[in-house]
Amino acid sequence: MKKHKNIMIQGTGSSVGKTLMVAGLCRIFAQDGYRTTPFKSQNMALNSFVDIEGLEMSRGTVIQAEAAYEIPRAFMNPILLKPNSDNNSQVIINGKVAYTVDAKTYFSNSKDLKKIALDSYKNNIEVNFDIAVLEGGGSPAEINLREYDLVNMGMAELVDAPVILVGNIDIGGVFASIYGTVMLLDEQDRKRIKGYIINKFRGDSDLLKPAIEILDKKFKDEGLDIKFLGVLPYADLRIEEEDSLSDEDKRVYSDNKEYINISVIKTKKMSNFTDFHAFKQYDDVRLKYVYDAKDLGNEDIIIFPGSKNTITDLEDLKERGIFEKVKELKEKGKIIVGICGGLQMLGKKIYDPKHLESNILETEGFNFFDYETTFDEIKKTEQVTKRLELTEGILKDFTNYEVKGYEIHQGISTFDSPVICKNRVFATYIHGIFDNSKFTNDFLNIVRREKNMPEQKEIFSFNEFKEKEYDKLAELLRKNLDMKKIYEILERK
Ligand SMILES: NC(=O)CC[C@H](N)C(=O)O
Repeated sequence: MKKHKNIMIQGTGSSVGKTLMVAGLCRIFAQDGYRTTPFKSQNMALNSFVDIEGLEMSRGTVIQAEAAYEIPRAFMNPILLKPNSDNNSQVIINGKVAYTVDAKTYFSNSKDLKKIALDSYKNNIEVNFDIAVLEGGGSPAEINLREYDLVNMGMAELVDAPVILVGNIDIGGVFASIYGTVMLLDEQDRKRIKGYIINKFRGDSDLLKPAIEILDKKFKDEGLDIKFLGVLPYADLRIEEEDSLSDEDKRVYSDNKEYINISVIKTKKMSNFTDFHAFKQYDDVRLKYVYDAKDLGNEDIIIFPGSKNTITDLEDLKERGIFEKVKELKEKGKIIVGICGGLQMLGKKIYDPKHLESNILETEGFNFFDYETTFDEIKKTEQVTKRLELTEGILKDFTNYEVKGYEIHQGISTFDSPVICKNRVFATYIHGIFDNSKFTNDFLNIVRREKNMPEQKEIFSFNEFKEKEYDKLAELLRKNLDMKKIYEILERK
C-alpha cells in the first residue's frame, strides 16, 4: 500500500466507543507496518492536551496518536471547542485560541471551518501518513445540521473516506439505531457507509445472528453494501476515556483499610480530569467523583481538578456546601490537592478584571495558600519539565524530583514554583503530574505508611502500562472484528 488511505469511524450516537475503536485500529495498522495517524476535525471537550509546539488539542486524539506510536500533534485535531458557559464555547483552531462563540455563530462559520479542517488534513496528514483513521462526532444523522457538518459525513466527503458505523448495544436499540442512522442519511452519504460494528456486548454473540441476517437482507434490498464487521464484547480496558466518567464510577470506595480512597471534586466546568487516569494502574487506589458535600469525609485525599471556569465553579462549590466542608476536613488533617483551576481555588483570591471567565470580578478562595490569581488574555499552553524545590509539608522530601506535564491556563498566580506545598495541602499548574510514576508512587506511599498499608516499592512506568492496554485493545479488535474486510474497505475493494 503506497498511496495515502483513510477510513472513518462514525457512531450512532455519543459514547458508542468511537474513540477507542479509532485507537484500536490505529494500533493494528501501525503494528502491521503502516505509518498511521488519527484525525478528528473537530472535537468538543474540556479535556485537552498541549503538544510539543505548545498547541492545544483534544486528549481523545492524544491516546489515539499514542496507540499509533506517533507523537500527538494539534494538526490531528485542528478544531477544539471548549464549552466555558452554558451557551458559549472557546474555539481553538490549529492549537490556538481563536474566539469565543455561541452555537449559532459557530455554525455560520462552517465554510471557513471546513477549510481549516481540510487544510490541516491535506498539509499534514495526507502527505505524511500511509493511513488516517478519522473519528466522527456524535451521530451523522443530525440531519438538521448536515449542511454545516464538518466532523461526520461533511468531513468524510471532503477527504473521500469510507465509513464504518459503530452502535452501542449496551444501551439498547442497537439495530434500530444502525438501520435508522443509515436510512436517515441522504443517498450520497448513505453510500459511504461500508460496514457496521456492534460494540459493548455482554453475553453470547451467537444470539445476535438472526438480527444480523435480517439487517443484511434489508441493506441488500436497499441496494446498499454495508457489511457486518463484528461484535465487540464489553471490555474493561484501562484506557482513558475523554468525555466519560463511567469507568471511574465502577471503582467505588472501600472502607476497607487496604485501599487509598481519593475524592475528586466534580464541578460543572471541570476540565482535564484525565489527570487522574494514572491512578488506575494502582490496584490499591479507589477514586470517585464527588458532587455532594455529604459524600465527602471518608476519603484519604481530596483533589480539586482543573476548571474551564474557576470562579463560577468555586461559587457553585460555596453554594453546595463543599467549600465549608473541605475547610473543616482540612482542619482534621485531610490531604488536599489542587491542579490548575483547583490550584487557583486553594489560594486567597481570584480576580477576573477583564471578565474572561464570567462577569464576577473577584472571589475568595480557600485561603490554604496566600497566593492570588488574576486572569489575563494570554493563555499559557506548553509542555513543561520541572525540578521540584520544596521545603515544607508532606512533599518536603520530594525536592529534586523531576516532573513532566503540560500547562493550560489564563490565570497567573503570585508564586513561582512548579509545586507548592504547605502542611498536608499541595497544588500545581502541571496537568499530567500523576503520570510521573515516581512522584505518584512516593506520594501514595506517604498515605500507605500512614494507613499501615504495604508500601509499593516497584515504580510502574505509566508508559509501559498504557502500551500494554493499547496492545490489549488491538488484540480484542483483531479477535472480534473481520480485519480482512476492514482492510478491503480501506483499500476500496
Ligand atoms: N486548565 C485549567 O484548569 C484552567 C484554569 C483556569 N480556567 C485558567 O484558565 O487559568
